[in-house]
Amino acid sequence: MSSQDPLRVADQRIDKVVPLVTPALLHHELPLSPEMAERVLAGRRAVAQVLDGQDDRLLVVVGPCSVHDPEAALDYARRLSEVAARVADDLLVVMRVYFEKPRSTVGWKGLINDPDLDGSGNVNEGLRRARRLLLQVVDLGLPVACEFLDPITPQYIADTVAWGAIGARTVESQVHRQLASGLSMPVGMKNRPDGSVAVAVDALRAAAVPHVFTGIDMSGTPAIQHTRGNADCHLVLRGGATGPNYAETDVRAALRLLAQAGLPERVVIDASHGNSGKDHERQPVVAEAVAAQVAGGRRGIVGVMLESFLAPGRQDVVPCAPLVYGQSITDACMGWEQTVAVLEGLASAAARRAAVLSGSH
Ligand SMILES: O=C[C@H](O)[C@H](O)COP(=O)(O)O
Ligand SMILES: C=C(OP(=O)(O)O)C(=O)O
Repeated sequence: MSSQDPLRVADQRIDKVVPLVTPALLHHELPLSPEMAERVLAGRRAVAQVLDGQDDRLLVVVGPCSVHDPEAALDYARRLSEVAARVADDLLVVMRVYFEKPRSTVGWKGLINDPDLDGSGNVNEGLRRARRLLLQVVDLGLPVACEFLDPITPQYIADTVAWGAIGARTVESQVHRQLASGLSMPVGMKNRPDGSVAVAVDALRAAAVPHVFTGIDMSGTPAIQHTRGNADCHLVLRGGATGPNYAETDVRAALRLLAQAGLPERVVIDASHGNSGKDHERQPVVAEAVAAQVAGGRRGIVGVMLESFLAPGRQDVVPCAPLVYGQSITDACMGWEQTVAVLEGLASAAARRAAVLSGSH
């Protein structure tokens, strides 16, 4: 039946259907070696220990807002792995390797959705490029962070991920809460864009318990997933329409909400997004304010998120015009030199807190 057929009732607004590679095929083409699997598991364990306070380091989720050029992202990962090793006594550094971008209205939706940056939507190639880069980053010894947006994407890449995010725009979605309840890694859940922390706390409660939902299995076959619940979900304060929420009073209020809900009192603070007003020059200011709280002994701050790339700022994609190497095409990021300085500041703050809490200062 053609799309012009007057009796056609289905797919009236679908232009084209393209077969999708199966998760099993992609894993076969780009396998996670046993050594890499060990690293991913060790990364997840390390994150969970920081969240639980068994490890007194500070988790730092740092990297580009989005990956659009895997070569530049790998270049960044090589540099970050050196700094991460240098500050490893005080910081657990996890690299943001984000391939899925939730948009407020419309815009580029990330490398998986549109790897050629031209709206052609070559998802098969996007998944391939994403998985290849993830394996390379894991191979460098860096734990990886991803936001999960599309509910079937995790089957293709989640085996490489040590820290997952549910973003501000999807934190109220049942689909994403169910997904988080079955993900194998700790998952940070952001406050809503309007600033609501209570909705994120609801998300943590929802994701902590078992769910049944529909998805696909590794062969790509529709499957009913029965989850166990994810006890490693935690709150990420990212600010919002009502302003930033990284100040001591905001942190105290968030910890109180968590305690009232019977959840562990721990937060990660995002120095970007609503906390920086998307101004990358503000991120170091936010990070410094958070570092001061950490250095003062605030236990509940378990981590910090930073948006950072090789070149500072952001750029628009202009058809046929070259892109600046290592500069974000989504949110503005701190440049590399600035990032190193911020990481060093956070490392000193974490060391100071460890000394304060052990009574050896
Ligand atoms: O982190 C990236 C962006 O903040 C997020 O994808 C929303 O961007 P937008 O408001 O420009 O669509
Ligand atoms: C989209 C992101 O953040 P938020 O959900 O806080 O806007 C992000 O961290 O890339």
